[in-house]
Amino acid sequence: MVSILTTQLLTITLSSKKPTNSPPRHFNKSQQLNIRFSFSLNSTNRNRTVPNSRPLLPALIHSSSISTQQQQQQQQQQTETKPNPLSFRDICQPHVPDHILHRVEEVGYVVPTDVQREALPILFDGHDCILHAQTGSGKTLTYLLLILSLVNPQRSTLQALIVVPTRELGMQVTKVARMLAGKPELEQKSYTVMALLDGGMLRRHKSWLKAEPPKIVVATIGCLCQMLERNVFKLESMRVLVIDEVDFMFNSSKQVSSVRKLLTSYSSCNNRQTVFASASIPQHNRFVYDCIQQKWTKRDVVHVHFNPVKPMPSCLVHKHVVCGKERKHQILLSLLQSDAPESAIIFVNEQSEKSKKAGNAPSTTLLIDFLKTSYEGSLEILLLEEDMNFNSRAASLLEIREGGGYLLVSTEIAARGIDLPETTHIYNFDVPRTAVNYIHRAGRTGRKPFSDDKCTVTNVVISEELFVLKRHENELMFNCEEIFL
Ligand SMILES: Nc1ncnc2c1ncn2[C@@H]1O[C@H](COP(=O)(O)OP(=O)(O)OP(=O)(O)O)[C@@H](O)[C@H]1O
Repeated sequence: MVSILTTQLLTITLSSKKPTNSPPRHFNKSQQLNIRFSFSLNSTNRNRTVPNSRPLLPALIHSSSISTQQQQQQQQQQTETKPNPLSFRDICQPHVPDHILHRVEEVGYVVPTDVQREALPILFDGHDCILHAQTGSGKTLTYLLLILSLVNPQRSTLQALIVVPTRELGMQVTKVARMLAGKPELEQKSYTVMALLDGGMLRRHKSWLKAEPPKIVVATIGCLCQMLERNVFKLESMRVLVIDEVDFMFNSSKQVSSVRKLLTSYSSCNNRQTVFASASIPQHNRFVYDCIQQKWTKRDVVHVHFNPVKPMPSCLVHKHVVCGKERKHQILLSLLQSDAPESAIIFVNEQSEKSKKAGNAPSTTLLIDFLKTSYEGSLEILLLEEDMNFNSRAASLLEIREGGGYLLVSTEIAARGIDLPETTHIYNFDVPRTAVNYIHRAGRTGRKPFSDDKCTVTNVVISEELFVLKRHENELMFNCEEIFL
């Protein structure tokens, strides 16, 4: 019963920006919700907004009792006496083995991002965590370092599982995990990482799993459930479960019931740690509450929430062009000519069922055909969409990653988690249907954490849909400048 729970709910709301004079409405609202949750969930600690087992980053916890002026003064003092930034080594020792830290540095990760700096100590402390931070803020490395701190390569059992929504994201996470794990020294056992993804060869994976279980598995939920149903591996020995792009998984009618089932099974494991990650968690207070109620996380789960007021990176510049439907292709072409992107992703909305039934060609096909005949620049034109077979999807991504500039035409499939840091421009050929989609599409650019470069998101809008863009602007609190061609 809710009234007898002594749950400790900790929400850390962090902003990398100095607070403004009048805190935005959204932020206050989120604070109020946190207070209400503490009241209803914590009968013994009624007056504590941020009940916690030990004081975590006290200056950064936004408490309702600190005035904005005080916050500004505190922040100014911190800036004035700011020591050298902490390195990964400072934060990760002694949790992460030395050879992994060496690898992290070799790959080029020296200074942690904000989310890494704040979340890693919490994770190393054994807390379950909801990593809720902007796109490109380094959530992947955060949870991978936790995993590499906990997995014991000497034990021949599955110890960590990362669940992702798409094959493409799974391949990317697997690559980073393998890169960090490195090759084992002679005589040493390795941190084997298996990708168990849609479109893979399940039979081969099954034999591998039986012969020598990998320590870390990156999986899409469909494949994972098949393996669990066939008892090919068990969850008992697991130390960490990560659900990446968690809001997407919970919002997907195809995936949600399997994810819930997995979380429920995992909740009975001893010695477990759970991490949820995403740049967007709508109704996050409700989500945290559900996690605790359903026992998907422990009671002292920490919601690390970065930049709640500014859900998109500040290096993004947003623009829009209003035009008639029949001029959209031509407008896009003019934009490509004037912007001369190094590489770009052009997002197109998925074809509606009605349009499919009417036998219309998908917008992606029409756009690709148009670009192939009209675009005279040097960028390679590529397509990535759900309806393609897995081999063609892999081929597109491979071509992108092999270097050279690209113009990738894609539906929502490329919007989640895909990390292509060389993308300088995003074009929304169709306005995203939801604000959440806007966040993730826009977040495919501006993915170099310590770079000052500005990246552009341009929306091609027909006048009837301008209100949708305005709605996203209000909800996400950004300014989208109108340009005229
Ligand atoms: N500490 C760091 N120093 C330099 N680069 C980093 C660091 N951490 C992450 N990166 C790089 O930043 C980029 C974005 O990281 P990552 O993919 O983890 O972001 P994310 O928060 O998971 O984004 P999304 O929400 O879009 O999935 C990657 O190219 C990654 O290699």
